[in-house]
Amino acid sequence: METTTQIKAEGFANVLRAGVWKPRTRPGSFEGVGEPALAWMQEAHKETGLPVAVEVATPQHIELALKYGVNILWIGARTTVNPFNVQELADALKGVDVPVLVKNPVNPDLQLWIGALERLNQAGIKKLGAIHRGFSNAQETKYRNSPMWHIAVELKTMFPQLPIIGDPSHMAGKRQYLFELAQRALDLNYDGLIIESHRDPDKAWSDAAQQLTPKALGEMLEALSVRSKEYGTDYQSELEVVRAKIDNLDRELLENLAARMSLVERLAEYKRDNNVSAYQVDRFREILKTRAGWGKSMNLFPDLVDELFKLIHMESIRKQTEVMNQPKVSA
Ligand SMILES: C=C(O[C@@H]1C=C(C(=O)O)C=C[C@H]1O)C(=O)O
Repeated sequence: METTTQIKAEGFANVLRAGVWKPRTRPGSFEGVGEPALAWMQEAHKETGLPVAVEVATPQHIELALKYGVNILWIGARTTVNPFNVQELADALKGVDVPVLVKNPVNPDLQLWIGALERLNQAGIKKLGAIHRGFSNAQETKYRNSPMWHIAVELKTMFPQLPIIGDPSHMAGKRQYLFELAQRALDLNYDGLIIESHRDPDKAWSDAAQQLTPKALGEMLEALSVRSKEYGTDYQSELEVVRAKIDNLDRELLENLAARMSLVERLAEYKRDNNVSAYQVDRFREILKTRAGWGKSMNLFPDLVDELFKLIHMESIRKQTEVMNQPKVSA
């Protein structure tokens, strides 16, 4: 209640969310208070006037949450991965008019995310939204969960009407990264942010390192820039000119790529006739090195150049293998 009243006083929040049942990676850590906490949510709702949201993972969770008047439900990343589980929730939600948000599955699988949204949609849930919380990674990285922004951007491109909420807390895992992730979500036109807060963050029973006090959260939100979705009309003609130039450059980019592929094919014919392998490691290493240098001098982001040439090389090998496996033409 202390946390929620402080959040309310800061004046930025539209919804209060709290985990009542918390799926934890390992047993023995705090797994939520369960049903008694739903009564606290009800009280928080009454006290602040803000709608409240909880995560549900079983039909029983749904029944209880609705019994206590929870306004918004969300399905967690560990549930979204399991179509059986999601279908059970969808069945339990038939005939219920409540907004449901679906977190991305823990693994970077856009189809699985879409599938969960579809199951709910088919069950008649019309107020649907997605929460982007990032994806598990095998190695230690800067962030707790890799954002892989392109996956959420693709979802938005496929379903422009679907609201997407960014969850910087679960991406970051550490409070010092919240700002950059929240700003990126806003720059990508996300429809909202879901950020964890605690009156005494270091004492939080779960995910302490990613919590902010309500005051720090208010200050952070104040510092974020919210951009408008559209260009103003005065910028319209300049926009068209610049976009036309970009169109031309992209076409040239593809023309160059096609020309490169035909040269590669020529080498493939030689390799086929002389029984030389498609992959030439020394040449490829040299390519990566020189292109990295060229890219650097052109101020291009190193990862872009590196990934681009790895991708081109993969296609080059595929193309060469195709050519090399055609029957040899006898002279
Ligand atoms: C084109 C060649 O074959 C492969 C493809 C390369 C490329 O696309 O640049 C480079 C090295 C080889 O692994 C080559 O041998 O030069």
